[in-house]
Amino acid sequence: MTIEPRRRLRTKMAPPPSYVRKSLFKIKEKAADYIVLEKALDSHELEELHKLLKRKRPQPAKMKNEGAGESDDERKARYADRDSSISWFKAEVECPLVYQRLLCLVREANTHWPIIKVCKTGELECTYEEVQYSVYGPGQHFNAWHQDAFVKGNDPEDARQMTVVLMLSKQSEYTGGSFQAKVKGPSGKKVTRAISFDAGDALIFPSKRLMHRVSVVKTGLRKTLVFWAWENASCRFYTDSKR
Ligand SMILES: O=C(O)CCC(=O)C(=O)O
Ligand SMILES: [Fe+2]
Repeated sequence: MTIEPRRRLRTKMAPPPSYVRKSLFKIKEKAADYIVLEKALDSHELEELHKLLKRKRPQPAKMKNEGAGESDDERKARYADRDSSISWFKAEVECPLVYQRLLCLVREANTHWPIIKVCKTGELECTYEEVQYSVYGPGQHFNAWHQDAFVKGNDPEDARQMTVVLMLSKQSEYTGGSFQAKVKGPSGKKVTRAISFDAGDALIFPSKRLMHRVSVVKTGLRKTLVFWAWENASCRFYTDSKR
């Protein structure tokens, strides 16, 4: 009689990918003040998102805090140099998968720039703005050089700490519409750099650091989701005791 050799039992489960891989996303480009993560959404997830966004009716973007008495006038003036259509939506409710992905992206970015406080559970101590869906058609732009938040700003959105721009359009779907940022050049002086990112890629940066703009779209449609993590403690609007 032959005795069957005992099958070796696998005693250890393979750890889930998040523990194996140092980063959940592949870094496409990294600079001092921004990072591009490749394929934050895959093509199937993008398709699902496009289906949802088709039902949105983006409206002309308004200046920040239009009409609010104490907001930064200088910045309001600069923001006027913007011509795009936007709509805001609650991704948490309408598209939970994308929402979770956005939170992961913020967490990942916070390992590169530890700006937002991390609590004992590993969660970030921040809140999140609704997601801005932006559409730029031919002739449209966000030409104003701007920062999304200011360290000494007076407006509620100066609580923004991390910006995630998720590209929804393929590079072949539009011309122009280049995302440009001011970065330190070899001589130490600031120079303009065009950052290219394709559909599904995410460009992330500390909101109070990176000066950026979007040049005029020449042909086609350029669509993005923009998402901000807020930390009220980082903003005078919330911390100023006189309010
Ligand atoms: O659409 C983009 O690529 C960026 C838009 C932007 O800078 C903003 O909404 O603050
Ligand atoms: Fe911006």
